[in-house]
Amino acid sequence: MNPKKIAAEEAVKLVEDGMIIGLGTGSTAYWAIERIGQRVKEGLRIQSVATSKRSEEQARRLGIPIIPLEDIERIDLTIDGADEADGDRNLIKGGGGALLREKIIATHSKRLVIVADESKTVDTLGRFPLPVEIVSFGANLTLLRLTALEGHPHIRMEGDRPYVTDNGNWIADCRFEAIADAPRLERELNLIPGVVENGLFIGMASSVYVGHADGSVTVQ
Ligand SMILES: O=C(CO)[C@H](O)[C@H](O)COP(=O)(O)O
Repeated sequence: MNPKKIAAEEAVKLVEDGMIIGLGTGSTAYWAIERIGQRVKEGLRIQSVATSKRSEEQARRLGIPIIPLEDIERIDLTIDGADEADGDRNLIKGGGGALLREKIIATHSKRLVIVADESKTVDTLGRFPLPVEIVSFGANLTLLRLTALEGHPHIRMEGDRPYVTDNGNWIADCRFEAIADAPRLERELNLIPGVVENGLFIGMASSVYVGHADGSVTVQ
């Protein structure tokens, strides 16, 4: 049993005819998209928006209708993964580099359902390096501000070059270790010129589906 797959497949039971679905990014959201694709082949009628080019390509390959964001006014349900989820369903996201599009889609979704294996559940957010999307212009100065917040930032690399997001930006992975006041940190980060968005998703998730090695799924 793959805990990511069973959590994702359980969450996809929430998808109904006529919905506009936000498609997440990552190895757990992958299974949700696969299952949605199967259901579309069986006759499910939905439309979708994707949080990354990778997920959009997967959806197109499976025949899931994708619509441009400009053409929609609502998203009914988004199913996405997370890097950490605490007991209040606050999250760290962006390990896969898609945090900006994920946050935009999540903000406009009536429901954000997170799918994860149990390794993602934590008491306090922060052990997973917090991804912060920054513009490349003046990145060294932006890193100084992140350092002043004790973020110990490192530019994410792909080989010998900075990793570039779908939006053409860079990611600074920050080690805060334990984030005592996540709402405050989220605000402080986004006040830094050069920071586009950060991977703290506070008060956004409606539920977290956690898959376990024994094949069970619990919902928080
Ligand atoms: O936020 C994300 C991508 O930006 C992912 O949802 C997060 O990294 C979890 O990924 P995975 O399901 O592969 O563990």
